[in-house]
Order: sequence, then structure tokens, then C-alpha cells
Amino acid sequence: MQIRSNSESAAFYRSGKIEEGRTNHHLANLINTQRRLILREYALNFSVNTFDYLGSILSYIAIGVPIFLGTYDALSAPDLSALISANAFVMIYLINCFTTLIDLSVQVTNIAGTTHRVVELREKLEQLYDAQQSHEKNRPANMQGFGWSEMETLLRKDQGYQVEAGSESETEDPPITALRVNDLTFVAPKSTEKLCIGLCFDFKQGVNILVTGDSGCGKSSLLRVINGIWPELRGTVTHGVEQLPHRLLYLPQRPYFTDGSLRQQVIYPLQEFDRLADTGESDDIVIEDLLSKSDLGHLKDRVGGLDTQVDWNWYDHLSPGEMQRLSFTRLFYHKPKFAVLDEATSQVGVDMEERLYSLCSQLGITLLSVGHRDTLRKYHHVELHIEKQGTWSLKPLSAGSNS
Ligand SMILES: Nc1ncnc2c1ncn2[C@@H]1O[C@H](COP(=O)(O)OP(=O)(O)OP(=O)(O)O)[C@@H](O)[C@H]1O
Repeated sequence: MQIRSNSESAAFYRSGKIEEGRTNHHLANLINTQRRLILREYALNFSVNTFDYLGSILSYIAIGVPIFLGTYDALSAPDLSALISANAFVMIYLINCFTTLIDLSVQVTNIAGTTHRVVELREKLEQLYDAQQSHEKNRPANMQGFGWSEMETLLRKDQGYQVEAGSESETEDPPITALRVNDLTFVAPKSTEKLCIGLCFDFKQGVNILVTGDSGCGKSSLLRVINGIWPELRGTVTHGVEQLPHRLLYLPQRPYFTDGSLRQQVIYPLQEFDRLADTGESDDIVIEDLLSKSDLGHLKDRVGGLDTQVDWNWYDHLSPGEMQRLSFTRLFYHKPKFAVLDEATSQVGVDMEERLYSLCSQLGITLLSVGHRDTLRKYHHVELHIEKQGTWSLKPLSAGSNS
């Protein structure tokens, strides 16, 4: 699987021989394990089959020894033959019972293994449920200073509900806070080294945040924690908007594509039938326009139309830069109020980066970006810098002073 997924990278390293050696080593390990298992089962299977096939003969040998030693000399011929058949019946019955028991033990072992896995899954689900419940409980209490009711009005407006004319919220919409990170400390799984200690910041509408720091300091880990993929060691992450594609969208470091048509890649995680059920309209023109804004107009012709089902893997047919631009097309399509971008422009040129960030600004998308490039600073208002030892700092950037 690993070689099949990474064949091209391995070819660039000319590491065919090395990979062949490693794969053969894994295969040899697998065969050894299989051989040990067969040897262990051998004795058991041998005894079971011996009793199965030779059971009836054994019963005659068992009764033959005392008969020939003269133990039953006093019995008449009919009584002796009745004794032999009763003995054969009991022996065969016993052997049959033992065979059934041995067969059952195999089934019981399988059931025990499956039960163990199901119980583990159940425990994990219960833990997740408890964590989610405590998250929900914390939510309103931790939104101190946050206009919850105003936000609801905004969300209702966002959903297409009518807002009363002349109402205060129509003229003065307070900024929404998408995330409130409070006293957050986190570590990587199976590690005790704290990646960030006591982190506090708000991700508010209109304030773009750039997360910087050396490689491995914990920038992507911060996104995993605020996304709920990794647990917090201490502190809270409070969500002010639901994680729906048109409210808050994450673009992960490795672009994600599903199978299917070009339209499916753009509208993901929506499905075509969901979208048609909502609006009943085709949005071909919108998608084509967004593709050309991301410099991907050629893609439609290459795949043969927006709805052509392709039978190849998108990862193998797009360059890393094209994958990132297609992810941005998805972002522009959903036009969320907030977006979290993890090194989302690392593979595109500075000009394209500028074009993509400008479009985000035109669409009113507030960004939390992780990145290394200095050119990113001008699109952000605040820099969150994470140090290797878990310390952090927040400082305003030039975009902030301009706005
Ligand atoms: N799935 C994982 N399981 C365990 N540890 C992990 C995992 N992913 C990352 N780490 C560790 O967590 C630490 C922080 O990793 P992270 O991906 O957050 O770094 P980063 O700052 O985003 O780096 P980069 O700029 O290179 O992407 C690293 O020491 C890394 O080895």
C-alpha cells in the first residue's frame, strides 16, 4: 500500500532496490509469524483429527486389551458383543463431545477478541461524548463579553431569515468571535513535552491572525487542538460559530480531494444532491468563474466538463500548486465567514498568493493562517508566534495598523 501510494516519490529517490529489500523483509516477517502459528496449531489439529478418524478403532483397542487378558472370560458371546457395542458407543460419544468442545474453544477465542475491540470502541465513544458534553456546557459561560444574542441574529440573517427593518443589529453588527482560546496548554500524542503553554487569543471577525514559528514547534498541532482532533491538556477552546462550510472552513496542510467529478471537488464537503435540494439551481457559471480566478480554468477542459466522473486519483493528476489553488476554489465557493489555512499557499508563487489572499479579503473571509513566508504578514493583522519551548507571543502586524 505504502509503495503504491508513494511510488512517484520513491522513483525520484531511485530507491526501488531499497524499497524492494524493505518489502521483502516485511514479507519474511509475515511468513515467519504465519509459520510459528501453523506449528503451534499443528499439535492441536493433529490430536483432533486423530481422534476424529481413529476414534472408532481406538474404542475397539481399548476393549480388546481386557478381553484378550481374560477379564471378560466369564461372559457369554451375546453379553460380550453387547459390551463391545456399548463401549464403542460411549467412546465415540465422548470423542464427539471433546471435538465439539475444541471447535467451541476456537469460536470463543474469536468472540473474545471481537468483544474486546467492541468494548474499546464503546469506551472511546463514551469518552468523546463526555468531552463533547463538557465542551457544550462551557460554551455560553466562557463567552464573557461576547454578544451571544447579537451573534444569533447575525447567524439568522446569514441563514436568510428576515431581520426587522430599523433594528439595531441591521446597522451595527458586532464582530463575531469564531474561537476563544483560553489558557490553552497542549502536547502531541504519546509525548510529555508541552508544545504551547497557557495560550490565550480570540479569533474575531475582521482580524486576520498569522501563526508563525519554527518547524515542529506546534503550529499545525494548535489547529488540531482547536479543531477537537487532539485533546487539550489544560484550558478551553470555545467555538462561537458552527463548523459548517459556509461559516468556518479548514484547509489542511495536505489538500484533501474526494473521488468523483471536478464539481464534487469544488463543492466538497457538500454533495451535488444536497446542493440541488437546497437551491434547485445549477451553479456552473459561479464554479467556472472561481476556477478561472484561481487560474484553473484549463481544468474543466482537461477533465472533460464539470460533471465528468474521472477514474483517476486527483492527487496523481494535479501539481501541488494546483491542488492548493483548487482548495482555495472550494473556499471561495463556500465563502465562509472564517477560514483556517494551514500552509495553504506554500506551493504557489508570491503573485498567486497575493491574488488568493486578496480574493479572501474581497469575500469578507477572516483568516487564521499558518505559514513561514514573510510575504504573508501583509495580509494579517496579528502575528501569533510560537517558540519551541512552549512560550508564545502576540504582536500587531502592518495590515492591522492600515485597517
Ligand atoms: N500525529 C502525531 N502524533 C504524534 N506526534 C505528532 C503528530 N503530528 C505531529 N507530531 C509532533 O508534534 C510536534 C509539532 O508538530 P506540528 O505538525 O504541529 O509542527 P509544525 O509547527 O506545524 O511544523 P511545520 O512547520 O514543519 O509544519 C512535532 O514534534 C511532531 O513530531
